[in-house]
Amino acid sequence: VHRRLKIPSSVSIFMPWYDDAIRFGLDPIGFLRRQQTQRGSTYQVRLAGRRVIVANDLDGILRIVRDTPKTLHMPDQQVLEALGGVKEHIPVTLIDRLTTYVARTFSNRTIPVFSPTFNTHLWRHIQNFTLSSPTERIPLQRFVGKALYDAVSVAIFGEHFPLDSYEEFQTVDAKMSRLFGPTIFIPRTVSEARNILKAKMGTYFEECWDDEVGVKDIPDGITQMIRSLRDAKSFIRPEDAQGAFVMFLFGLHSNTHRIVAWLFLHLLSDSRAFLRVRREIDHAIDVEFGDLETLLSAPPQRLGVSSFPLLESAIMETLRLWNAAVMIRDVLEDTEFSSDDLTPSLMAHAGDVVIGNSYAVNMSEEVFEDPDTFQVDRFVGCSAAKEEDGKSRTVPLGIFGGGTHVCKGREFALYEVKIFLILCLRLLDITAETTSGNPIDGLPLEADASRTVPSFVMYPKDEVFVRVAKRTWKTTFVSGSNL
Ligand code: HEM
Repeated sequence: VHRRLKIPSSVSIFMPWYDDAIRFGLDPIGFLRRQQTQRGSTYQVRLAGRRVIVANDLDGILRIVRDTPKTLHMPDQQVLEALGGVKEHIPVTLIDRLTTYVARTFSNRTIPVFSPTFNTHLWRHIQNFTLSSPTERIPLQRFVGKALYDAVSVAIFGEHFPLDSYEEFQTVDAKMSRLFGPTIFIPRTVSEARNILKAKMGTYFEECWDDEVGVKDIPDGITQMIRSLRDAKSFIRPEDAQGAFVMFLFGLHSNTHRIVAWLFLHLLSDSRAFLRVRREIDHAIDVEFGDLETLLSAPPQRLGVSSFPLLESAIMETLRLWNAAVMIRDVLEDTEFSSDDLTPSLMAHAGDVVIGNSYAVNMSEEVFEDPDTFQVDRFVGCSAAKEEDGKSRTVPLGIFGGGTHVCKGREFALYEVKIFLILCLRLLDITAETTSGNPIDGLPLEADASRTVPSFVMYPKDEVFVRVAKRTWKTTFVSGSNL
C-alpha cells in the first residue's frame, strides 16, 4: 500500500534512539517482527542503553497490560514531553485525575450529553462537501480530519474553541514520530506548530474560561478537566498545562482520524465492500430506525453489531491492520516474564522497559487467516466479549489496550467512526484517486506480506484525494433541520 500510493508513514513510539534504537525508531514494528523471527516470542534487546523486554505472545502481553502486582508504570511523562512539549514534571495525581475526567466524559452513558451537537456539526460539514465543485479534489486526510476535528471540538469544548488550530494540529500529527526522538530530529515547522497550538489553547483557556463566558453547556468531565489544568497554575507552569491539554487533543483525535482514513481507503478501493457496507447502512436506516434522524438520536449501544455487523467488522479489521497496539511500560520493581518458548523465565528489573506487542498477535498467521489482507467481513459473527477472557482469537487483540490503562475514549471513538461512515455513505457519492488522477478502485490494497509494517500510524495524506457529490438516488432523508 505504502509503495503503491506513496503514503508517508510515521511511527509514534516513545523511546530514545541509540544502540538498536535507530533501526527501531525508523521502523519499530518491522524491527520487532524481525527480532521475533530470530529470537522467539519473548526476547530482550537494548535500546538507548536500556534493556527492553518484548512480549509477543498472549500471556506476556496480558501480563503487561493487566499488571496485577503493579510493578509497571506507563511513561506518561515522556509522552507529555514529546507531544505537549512539557518541560517540567507533571504530578501523577494530576494525570490520574485528568484521565478520570476523560473516562467520565466519553463513556456510552455520557456520550448522549454531547452527541446531538457532534452529529449536527458533522452533518453540516458533510453537507457542505456536497456544495463543492465536482472538479474539486480534497485530500483524504483533510476530508476526514477537518470534519471530525471541528465536530468533536465544538461538541465538547463549546463554540469558542479555536477551530483554526486544526492546521497546526495536522502539521504536528503528520510528523508525530519525530517528536519521540532527540530534539535535533524535530523539524522546525513541527515545533513551531506545536508552540502555536499551545498558545491558541492558552488563549482559549483565558478568554473563555475566565468567568467561564462562552463555555456553557459543555460536558461536566471536560469542565472539570480544564478547571483542574487552570488551577494547577500554583504547581505547574501555564505552558505545561497547555502542553498537557495538547497531549489530550492528540489522544482525542489522532488514532480516530487515521482509522477512519484507512477504512475509507479500503472501502473506496474495493467497490464491492463499499456497496455491502452502504447497503447495511441503508437497511438499518430505512428498516430498523425508520430514518436518519432517529438513528442519530439513538444511544451509542444501538449502533452495535446487531444493527451494523459488517460496519463493526470493517472497523475492527482496520484497527487490526493499521493500529499497531504496542503497550510500553517502565519497570518499577523486579517482574518475571515467562512464555512457552522461554526457559528459564526472564526477569525484568527496575529501570528496564517492557513492551507488550499485541500487533504481533494481530498479524499472526496462527491467529488470523491471511493476516495481511483486508477482509471486510472478517469479524462478522465474532464477539468482542471473548477478548475479556484472553481468548482473542476472534477480535483483534489490545486495539484499545486493557487493564487499568485501557483506552478511556474507546466507546466514543467507535461511535464517532460509525457516525462519520454512516453519514458519508448515506449522503455522499465518493470517489478516490491518487495524485496523478488514477482511480484507486481495484488497486490491490492488501498489504504486501514483506512490508515492514509501518503502523501505528500510517498516514493517508495528500497522496489520496476524494471527490464528493450529493448522493444520486431516491432521497428518503431530506431534512437536516431537526439535527
Ligand atoms: C480509534 C481510536 C483510538 C484508539 C485505537 C485508541 C487506542 C488506545 C490504546 C491502545 C491505549 C492504551 C495505551 C497503553 O496501554 O499504553 C489508549 C489509551 C488512552 N486513550 Fe485511546 N484510542 C483511541 C481513541 C481515543 C479517544 C477518542 C480518546 C478520548 C479522549 C482516547 C483517550 C485515551 C486515554 C485518556 C488513554 C490513557 C488511559 C490511561 O492511561 O488510563 N482514546 N488508547
